[in-house]
Amino acid sequence: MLPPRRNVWPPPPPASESDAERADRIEAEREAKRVSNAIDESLALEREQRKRPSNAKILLLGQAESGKSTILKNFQLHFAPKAFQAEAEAWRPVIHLNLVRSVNFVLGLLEIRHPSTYSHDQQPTSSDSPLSGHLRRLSLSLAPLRQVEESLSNRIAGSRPPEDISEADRYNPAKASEISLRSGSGWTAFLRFRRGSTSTDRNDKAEETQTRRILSACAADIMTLWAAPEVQQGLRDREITLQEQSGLRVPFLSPLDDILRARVHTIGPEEHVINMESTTENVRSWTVYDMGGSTSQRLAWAQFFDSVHVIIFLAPISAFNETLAENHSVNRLADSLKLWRTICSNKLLISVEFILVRAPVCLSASAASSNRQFLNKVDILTRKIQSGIRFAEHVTSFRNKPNEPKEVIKYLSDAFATINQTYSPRKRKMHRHVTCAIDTKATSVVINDIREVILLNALTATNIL
Ligand SMILES: Nc1nc2c(ncn2[C@@H]2O[C@H](COP(=O)(O)OP(=O)(O)OP(=O)(O)O)[C@@H](O)[C@H]2O)c(=O)[nH]1
Ligand SMILES: [Mg+2]
Repeated sequence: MLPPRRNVWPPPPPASESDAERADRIEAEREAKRVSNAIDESLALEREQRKRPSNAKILLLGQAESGKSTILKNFQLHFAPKAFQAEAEAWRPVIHLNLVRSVNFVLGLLEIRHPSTYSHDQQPTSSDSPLSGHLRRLSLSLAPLRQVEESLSNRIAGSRPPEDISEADRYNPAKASEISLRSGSGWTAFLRFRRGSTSTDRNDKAEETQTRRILSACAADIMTLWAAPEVQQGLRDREITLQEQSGLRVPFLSPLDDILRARVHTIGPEEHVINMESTTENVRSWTVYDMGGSTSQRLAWAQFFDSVHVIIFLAPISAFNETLAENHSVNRLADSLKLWRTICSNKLLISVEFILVRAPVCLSASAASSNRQFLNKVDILTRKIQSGIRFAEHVTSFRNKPNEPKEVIKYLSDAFATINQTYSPRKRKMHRHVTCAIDTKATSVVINDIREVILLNALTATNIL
């Protein structure tokens, strides 16, 4: 009887193997081993990746103009720079629109301050001196920009007007903070889609060339208008800091700066998936929900509360002397504090916390407990205080503390922390960052700091930890 056949790998060499056959066999065995090791490694990697969450969900909250969409741009630039650059071109019409709206706003301001210059029926009064010949000439030469604004608005927003406000209101200095373009969600995709259609593409290109031609012809005049003492004074009188508004600044910055400052008022919740371009990132993608922050938009927030890993709340601390665009009787800082209180005490967030808290980690990494707060627009706050605006005049409880940015930031930081302590249904850690969202370098330090917390929350929520 033959002994049972044993399967041995590699099989023993045949007895009559020549030297050349032996060399071939050893080489084949080496190659087979290399392939087998590669398969093992890739299986191990796959197992490891399966352990990691594929996605982290982040919710951006805060009042309108607090900087939510700007923080989102920072995330995109940081984690998906190639995709961000590919999108850059779609921002151009918005950048142009923000710029011309700002110029038109300044022209409107001059018109209101010097009515007798613009109306023959009006006699100059003691408070209304006629405009200097120099500024009158500038006003005339920049007049075509109103037409440019209209055509850009139509191009981006289609036939519907960008904002449902009257012409008079749009150029009313009281409305300065509303220099923005309202858009539906996914407007950059809409622009790309329009670019895909040949006839629209041709028209858009022709209009864009025309806009660029007009803007470059007006560039010197715009700069002169900006620098004019009457304009600077007019803005100062209304406590409008030039750099505060998306277009109200020395124009023609670098393309990245322009994109970060470009203003599109977010309407409704927008979902943005950021696929990490670096293979070393622990989470493969972030889904960021960028919410509209104006009062009427906030009703839509709650539906996202139970599925997010991290909430980032933005409070524009520079807005202490401003009122809401949608309600001029409400101070923006008071609104931000009230909103923060609502978030801290929200019942839906309690249930989120309850669900996520089951994860067995001592760092209770639930959505609610990982509230991150960005005290944003610190650059504007600093400029305002340094220009002599007294914080205590707007926030009386600040009393006679020194009117210095550092003191104001500390005061506000404490105020937000106290609300968290007082109104959160259970004790929760709050991470605070003082940011300037248009400073990508500084913001990337904050992003590096928060990415680990975001990973931890995503891991915990998926029960991996
Ligand atoms: N100077 C300065 N400007 C900022 C800062 N953060 C945001 N901005 C500008 O403020 C304007 C409003 O910012 P957005 O990010 O559009 O505000 P939002 O919170 O998304 O506003 P809504 O979509 O209306 O809710 C933009 O023009 C930004 O460029 C900041 O820290 N400093
Ligand atoms: Mg927004």
